[in-house]
Amino acid sequence: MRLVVTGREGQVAASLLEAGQGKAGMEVVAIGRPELDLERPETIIDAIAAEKPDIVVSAAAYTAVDQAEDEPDLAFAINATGAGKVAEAAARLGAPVIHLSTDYVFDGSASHAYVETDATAPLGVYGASKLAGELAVAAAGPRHLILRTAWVYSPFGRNFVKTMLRLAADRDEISVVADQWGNPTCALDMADAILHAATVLHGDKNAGAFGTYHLAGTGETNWSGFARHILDTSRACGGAWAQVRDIASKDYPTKARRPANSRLSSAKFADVFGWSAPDWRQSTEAVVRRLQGGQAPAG
Ligand SMILES: NC(=O)C1=CN([C@@H]2O[C@H](COP(=O)(O)OP(=O)(O)OC[C@H]3O[C@@H](n4cnc5c(N)ncnc54)[C@H](O)[C@@H]3O)[C@@H](O)[C@H]2O)C=CC1
Repeated sequence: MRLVVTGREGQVAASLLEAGQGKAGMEVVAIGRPELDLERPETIIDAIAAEKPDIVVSAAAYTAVDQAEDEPDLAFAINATGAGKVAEAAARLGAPVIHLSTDYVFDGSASHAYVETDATAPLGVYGASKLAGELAVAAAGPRHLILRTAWVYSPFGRNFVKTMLRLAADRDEISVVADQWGNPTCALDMADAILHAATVLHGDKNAGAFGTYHLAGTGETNWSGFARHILDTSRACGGAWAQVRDIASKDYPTKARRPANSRLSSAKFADVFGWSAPDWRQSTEAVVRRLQGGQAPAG
């Protein structure tokens, strides 16, 4: 099976490239700018068709959550129009599309872990643009999987784990918000889940598995709990450590508001695809160890 993923250096794309290596019967190819530029819809159909995908993974996105508040047109062009065009390209080729979306489609006011049927209500431009992207992907054809994930980290690109390790190298204490809850999700685990789902979809002649799913790490924490686990692991393997001080979101103002509750229930994905992520602590430890061991590419 030939899986074509958008967004060459993105965390999920880089993880898919790695996960696909050496997997029998699986070939993963990544495409990105300039051949495929989601800001330029005219590039999308040809760039995807040229790669002859059996399945398309739509992972490229405008992910600068705060900057999106100042660039709503660009965020919507990439995350809504561009995403819809990627799904249209896949549909024209008869290939299913697996599109990545976000917990930020919710406002975080629920007291439970969000399920797929919960009402969406994005708090900011990024979430609104990703929600519009979901609608555009669904409108492009029925053979889609929309995977909402959250709090993604990996050895690649920019993410919270790398930020904490970098800050701990220079500081004794780091202030981290303790009133936003979620499920840290390792992109390498996401990649494993996506390859698994792709195999099911590729072989599945009935449309039963298509639709919207939540897919995040197992277990929950808040950002300061996540930070502590990263830094304690770092210290245990001889790396930098800093004290984590709990603060409230109101003491760490950001341009875009974040949901207080970002928890996603991944039960539907586990039921339908028979796959669930490892506990977030275990995957975090693996990534921190890998980063400390210097095996990861610079990001
Ligand atoms: N990082 C996170 O915490 C979360 C990410 N997601 C979603 O998961 C998906 C993957 O996220 P990450 O891998 O972390 O993102 P990332 O920010 O690491 O990578 C995004 C990729 O999109 C590419 N890109 C941006 N604009 C483009 C354009 N105009 N044309 C072509 N490519 C373009 C970038 O070059 C980059 O390779 C995205 O759809 C994101 O919205 C959802 C929830 C949380």
